[in-house]
Amino acid sequence: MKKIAILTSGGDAPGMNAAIRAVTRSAIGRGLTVYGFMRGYEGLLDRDFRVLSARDVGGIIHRGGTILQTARSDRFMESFWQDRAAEFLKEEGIEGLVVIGGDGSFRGAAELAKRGISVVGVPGTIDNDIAETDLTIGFRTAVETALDAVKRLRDTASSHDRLFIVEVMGRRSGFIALEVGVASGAEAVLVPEVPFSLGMLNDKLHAARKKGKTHSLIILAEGVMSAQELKTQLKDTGGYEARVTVLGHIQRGGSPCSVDIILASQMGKCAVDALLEGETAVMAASRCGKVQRVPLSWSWERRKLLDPDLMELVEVLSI
Ligand SMILES: Nc1ncnc2c1ncn2[C@@H]1O[C@H](COP(=O)(O)OP(=O)(O)O)[C@@H](O)[C@H]1O
Ligand SMILES: O=P(O)(O)OC[C@H]1O[C@](O)(COP(=O)(O)O)[C@@H](O)[C@@H]1O
Ligand SMILES: [Mg+2]
Repeated sequence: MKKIAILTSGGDAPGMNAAIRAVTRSAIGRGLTVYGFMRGYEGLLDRDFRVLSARDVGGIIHRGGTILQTARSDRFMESFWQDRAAEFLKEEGIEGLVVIGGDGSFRGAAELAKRGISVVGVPGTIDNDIAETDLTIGFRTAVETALDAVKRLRDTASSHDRLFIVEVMGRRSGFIALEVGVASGAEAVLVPEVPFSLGMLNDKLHAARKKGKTHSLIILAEGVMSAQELKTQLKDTGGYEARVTVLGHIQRGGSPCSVDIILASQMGKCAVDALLEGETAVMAASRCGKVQRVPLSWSWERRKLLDPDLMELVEVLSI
């Protein structure tokens, strides 16, 4: 193998740049030429790339976002365009591709693997919703960013005896909500994985008031409903006057924390090692503190579950 390519796809995540740096430098160090494609699969289809040198990836280890930019590509969902992408890579003599992204991006990568390109996935998404890896790049930073905001909200909530609803990201998964909820001492954490009960939430808030709690905090994952909708439901059923904060894309930005930088560096090198050892359709995964390779298909065939002990902790400690 002489040439490999790299792209970032799906939602950006802090630490993607550190992963780009790690892939590029470990590949150049092993004598490979590295092609960086812009805007995920869109750039691959538009043939928008640059050859990356070791210096091109200097000064980015601590920067959020992705220097290669990212996108969601509707075209790449079609087999016609997947064929075109694989043909182009072959024409250029690019035999290996590292895809940094989430489960959707990995499904796309698997299509290229079927067409004879060696692919390796590096899990990068703030959602942490990829099975068989304990962590995805960006999750730890996103939790810290959200927690920082929630700590500020707690100050003002306690000063005014208020109920606050904080909406965090997570359309299909509640990993951010759960960790932020535990770390901020929230009264309730609402996640897409657990059916929502307005009655139970009302009972809980009511019991908290009776026990002398003057302010309460609800951490809501966006996949359950919008914070505005929950505010309306709580007003209509319990008479609560909640204040609402939607953290939104703030959670995706900012400098990666040390855990994400180190994870990204390890996973980037792991991906290059895998390609050079002739592997394909594998993913770099963090398991019990060690980065190793697992089948790429596990990322969509298996489902990562929330830690029930953490869920219980919210209940036990929010009395
Ligand atoms: N089943 C699929 N087949 C081919 N490509 C896919 C598939 N699912 C997603 N992709 C590609 O990956 C891109 C990113 O996927 P998405 O689910 O939005 O983000 P993520 O990778 O973070 O989960 C999509 O815009 C599309 O181009
Ligand atoms: O920026 P967009 O396109 O609105 O997407 C928002 C979604 O992206 C995420 O931040 C990350 O999701 P992916 O990693 O699957 O792209 C989700 O938490 C959020 O629901
Ligand atoms: Mg996804």
